[in-house]
Amino acid sequence: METNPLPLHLSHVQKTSLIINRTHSLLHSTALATLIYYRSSTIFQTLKTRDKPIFPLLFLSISELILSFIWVLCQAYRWRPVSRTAFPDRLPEDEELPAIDVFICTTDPNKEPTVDVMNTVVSAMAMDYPVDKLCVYLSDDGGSDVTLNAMKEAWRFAKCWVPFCRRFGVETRCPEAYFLEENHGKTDWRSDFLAEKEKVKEKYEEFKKRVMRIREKVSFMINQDHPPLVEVINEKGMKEEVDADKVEIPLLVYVSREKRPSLPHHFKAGALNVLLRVSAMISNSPYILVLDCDFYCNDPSSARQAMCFHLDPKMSPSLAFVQFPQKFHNISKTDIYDSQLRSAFTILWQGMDGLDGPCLSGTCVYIKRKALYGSLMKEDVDIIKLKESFGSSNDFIKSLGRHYKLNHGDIWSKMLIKETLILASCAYENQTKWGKEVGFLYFSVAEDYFTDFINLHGKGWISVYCDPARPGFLGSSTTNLSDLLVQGTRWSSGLVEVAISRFCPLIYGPKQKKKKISVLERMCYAELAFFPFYFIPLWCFATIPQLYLLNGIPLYPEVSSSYFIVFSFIFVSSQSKHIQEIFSTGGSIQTWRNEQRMWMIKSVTCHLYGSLDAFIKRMGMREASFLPTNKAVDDEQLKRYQMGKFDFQASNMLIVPAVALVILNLVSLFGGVTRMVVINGSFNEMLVQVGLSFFIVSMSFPIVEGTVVRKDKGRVPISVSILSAVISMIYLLLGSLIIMYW
Ligand SMILES: O=c1ccn([C@@H]2O[C@H](COP(=O)(O)OP(=O)(O)O[C@H]3O[C@H](CO)[C@@H](O)[C@H](O)[C@H]3O)[C@@H](O)[C@H]2O)c(=O)[nH]1
Ligand SMILES: [Mn+2]
Repeated sequence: METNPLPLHLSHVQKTSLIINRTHSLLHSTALATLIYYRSSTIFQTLKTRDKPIFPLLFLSISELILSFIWVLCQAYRWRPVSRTAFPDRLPEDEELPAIDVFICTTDPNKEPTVDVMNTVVSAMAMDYPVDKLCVYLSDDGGSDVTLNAMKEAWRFAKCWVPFCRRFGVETRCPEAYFLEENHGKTDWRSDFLAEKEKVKEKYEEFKKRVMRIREKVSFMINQDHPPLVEVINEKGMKEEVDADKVEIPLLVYVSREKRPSLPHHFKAGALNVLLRVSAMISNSPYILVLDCDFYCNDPSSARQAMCFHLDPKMSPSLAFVQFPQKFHNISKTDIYDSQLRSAFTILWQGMDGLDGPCLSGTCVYIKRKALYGSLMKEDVDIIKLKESFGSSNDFIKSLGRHYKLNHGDIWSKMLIKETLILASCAYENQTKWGKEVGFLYFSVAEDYFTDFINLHGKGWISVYCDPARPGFLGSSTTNLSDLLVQGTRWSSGLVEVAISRFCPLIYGPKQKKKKISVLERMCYAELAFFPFYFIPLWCFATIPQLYLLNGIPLYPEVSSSYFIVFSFIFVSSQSKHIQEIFSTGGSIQTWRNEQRMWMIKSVTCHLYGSLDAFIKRMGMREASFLPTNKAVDDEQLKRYQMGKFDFQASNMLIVPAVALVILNLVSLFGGVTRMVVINGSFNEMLVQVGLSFFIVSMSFPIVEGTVVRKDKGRVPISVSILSAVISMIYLLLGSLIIMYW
């Protein structure tokens, strides 16, 4: 037989970026080395002569070292950025495509609106893939009747939605998004299409109404104390007969694992592991698409695109997953909070793709089932060993076999459902390796990152980043400061947990030499784990130079010194690199300002709290928690976000540090400048400190405006302003006293 000469996919190294990046690395690292030399020599000199305050110098030097350290790690992303193209047209016939299980996780109907979750479910069922090779599972960690009942409605609606999409080649297969679109990109306005569309639209409205009614009638309390429930959704038990009986749609399964308040349930990772086991009994597909409940399928061909990589005979044996970027449908033009996570999903993931592949991002990813099962899968292992790893279910162990064939008649059998209930129970994982070596790992709340680093890349698997022009999936991002900072705190906590453990990417290594991760790839994981530590330099830079500015004491070289040039160069060079990256990925100066600002705000709040949380957990003083991100929109807050106005309605803990630092910088800027003008005119020595405060204040304009000018509900509350002012005044007063009398 002749083999297909055309490749399923192509990759190319981004040459221009590569040259710019490496040149910049060289120049910038030389400047950093000079800076470190300058700092260490001044410190030694100061220790001898004692003519300058030593403590602030030490703090600043440590901060500069931390920034330089993270910068060095970042260079790994810049080493060899790659872009890829897939050619789904070249895939084999449908009969030869492998099956895919879609795992969707939801947990709280209050924070995750049911209609949206069902839209995700329906969009996955409507993907452009053979119907009998798709199976959609929804894990409901809320154990709520609302979700189960709404799923039955979704299934019924899918019976008309899926055939409609397939017949007319609809591109947007998330119904809510489709009916919101003005023009459906179709030139074909045949009357049968229009008539059908009207009909489907009516059904969709009816479906939404029913779901809303369910939400009103059925209690949507989250139930954290209940037995497991697995239900294959079908006609049986439905009140009305579905007219289109014979329409084939993908299988839809509801899974609510057992929950007991006294037992740990390991959040999303726990839910995914249950899905892995339950699905093994029902469809056991070799590939799995993992989706958060708010990420709908935007391009129905994403599965075929992913298969271009998974079915490439050269790549396939070592390929664990194909990651799509997280993109969002609710980003406003101004995107004041950098909700689109631009740098991660353009620069970082493409950079890793040129090494051993991008980091698992929790959602929008096609994973090979076998890769998640761990290393035992490769050899012929005896049954006792298998049971030690995977638990006692004989049926599950059978499903691991290479030649295992599911009997589709089984799907409805009582025996099988009984087995899935055992697999979804709390006790099943006791004394097994689930969560430790098998499946998604429980050690960190950043389960995606950790599972990937330890179990996938850590075991020699590679991954691929697929970022086509039409986004494969669209999610809803946080659009208010409070949600954003709460989410950021969880991420930081999960990542720092890894950084300070024995799994720290800089030291952790699997025993087998062959499977070592490359140094550059390891640096990328380390950068992710360590970046919350930005909180240390940012806190220092926002407090120490200011205190000394107010007291007229210089901490940086004077303008006439050649080291002044080094400091200025480092600042200008890092900012221009950032701007260059933003421009090359389609951003504007506004994007730069937003990202800088959010980096500063996040570093002094959620990165600090996340890191503290990780340390406290490490000392065993707190248990892990996972506060799901709110996806329900508050209309007023949304309006402010769309207008580009900051919303400061958040807990004091999250807002006060940022406001206090801005006040502190304002005061020392005015105080310092006045002092320079009136008293000693030491402009030459103080320029860096003045510049730093000025930069912070001007970047924080929305905070100043929110404190002083604004009157609307989203302003900084008066109590927060007063509290922040008091805190910053106490700091400046006490600090100045110590400087004067020590
Ligand atoms: O106990 C839980 C908690 C969460 N979830 C689900 O997990 C998903 C992600 O949770 P979300 O609240 O949306 O967190 P985010 O911070 O927005 O999620 C990002 O960060 C997580 C790691 O912290 C990753 O797992 C996600 O894929 C990634 O999108 C959602 O579908 C939840 O329903 C559960 O199933 N059970
Ligand atoms: Mn989310």
